[in-house]
Order: sequence, then structure tokens, then C-alpha cells
Amino acid sequence: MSVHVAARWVVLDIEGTLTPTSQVHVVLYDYARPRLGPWIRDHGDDPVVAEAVAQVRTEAGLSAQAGTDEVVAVLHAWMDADRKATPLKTLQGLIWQQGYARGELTTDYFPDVVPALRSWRQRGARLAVFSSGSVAGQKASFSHTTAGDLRELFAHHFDTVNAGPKREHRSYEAIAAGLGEGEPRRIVFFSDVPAELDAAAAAGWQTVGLARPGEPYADADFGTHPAVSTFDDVRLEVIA
Ligand SMILES: CSCCC(=O)C(=O)COP(=O)(O)O
Ligand SMILES: [Mg+2]
Repeated sequence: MSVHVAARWVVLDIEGTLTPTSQVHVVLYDYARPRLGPWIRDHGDDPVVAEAVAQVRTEAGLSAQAGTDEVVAVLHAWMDADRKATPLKTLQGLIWQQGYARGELTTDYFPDVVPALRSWRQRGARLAVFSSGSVAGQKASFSHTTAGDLRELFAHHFDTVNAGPKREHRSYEAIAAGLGEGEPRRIVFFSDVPAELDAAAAAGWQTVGLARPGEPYADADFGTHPAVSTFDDVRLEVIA
């Protein structure tokens, strides 16, 4: 079934929408896992790292004196549970940034993704990303892809730091303000997670679910949200 959307802004989730979930849970998580401890030890003077480590201790109920091994054990447990905690995402993003810069990581998208994004952009749509992955990690992931450097496609990036949790409508209101868009119906959000679509719809956005075969949410109940299995089935009418 094809879906028709008239919008000015296209806001995109990453995992399960642009990339297979395995790209994040296997490739990226496996890359970050053994590097978290060394990164914390080697960059302890970096205020971003120090703040993230302090947040881990607080969120996990560790003492302020808890050592790196204890912190890393918490981070590994969060990765095992796919808990998208902000300090974990901050640390992962720094590690992935280096991995992409070194050429050790390359992002691979579903085959329909890059042609659709390029076409929408060429026709004047403005593209943005809202992911649990940190903005630093997002930008790095778009810089080295099997289709080249895609960073110029995106006007804005949002994460749980500069927008908020993905299942809360206030985050989508913050993003609309960040985009400078006073009419929320001019924004469409694409995601594989129904709860994220619910939050976006509560903020007045249009929504489209991605039910991609073989993905965790392939058989999810998308309720009143229109859903497609590929961007090939989206007919985007761009509002100037
Ligand atoms: C380099 S971006 C990594 C994305 C990520 O860490 C993640 O957890 C994806 O979550 P999403 O909100 O895009 O489903
Ligand atoms: Mg997702």
C-alpha cells in the first residue's frame, strides 16, 4: 500500500527505519563494547566523558567513587538490554566517531533509503534526524556510508540531549521549535516504533510507520499511523 504525505519537513529515525537493527545492535555495539573502558580511562579529563560517567553512576545508583570497571559493567548491561540511556549514547557516539574517522566503520542502509532521501531533498524537502544515537554519532555515521558522505542531506540532528526522550510528545514540540516550524502538520516523522509515532502525533505531526520485513517491529500494530515496508511506497508532496 502506498502512502501520500504532504510535508515541508521529513524527520527520520535511524535504527529500523534507515538501517537494519543489526547495523546498530551488532556492528556498532560490538565495536563500542570493548572500547568503553579504555575510552573512559584515556579521556577522563574530557568534561563530556566525565559528565557521562557521573550520569552513569547516578542513574545506576553507584557510589561517586565507583571505578571504571563498575561503570563499564553497567554500560555493558545497558547495551545487552538495549537501554538507550543518554550517557551510554554519548560515550558510544565518541567511540563511533573515531571508528568512522579511521575507516573502521561504514554505514549500510536499506536499499530504498538513499534514493528516496536524495529524491526528496532534490525536490525541496528539508530533512532532519531524530535518533537515540547522539548527534556526534549520527553525523559520523552519515559521513562514511556505502553511498558516500551523506551529511549534506540533513539540515538538523536531534537526540535525547537536545530534544528529549523519543516517546514523549514534548520532545517533538522541542524539535518543531528547533526547526522554526510553527505549523506541526508540515512535519512528517518516519519510525519503526509505534510509541515514537504516538508521541509525534500527540505533538501534531504527521507520522508514517516503517514495518520492514525481518525487523523487530515488522508485525507491530501501528494503530492509526499509516505504515509502509519501504520508502518506495511513500509519495511525498513537498510543501514549499
Ligand atoms: C550512529 S547512530 C546510532 C544509533 C543508535 O545508537 C541507536 O540507538 C538508534 O536508535 P534509534 O532511536 O535511531 O532507533
Ligand atoms: Mg528505530
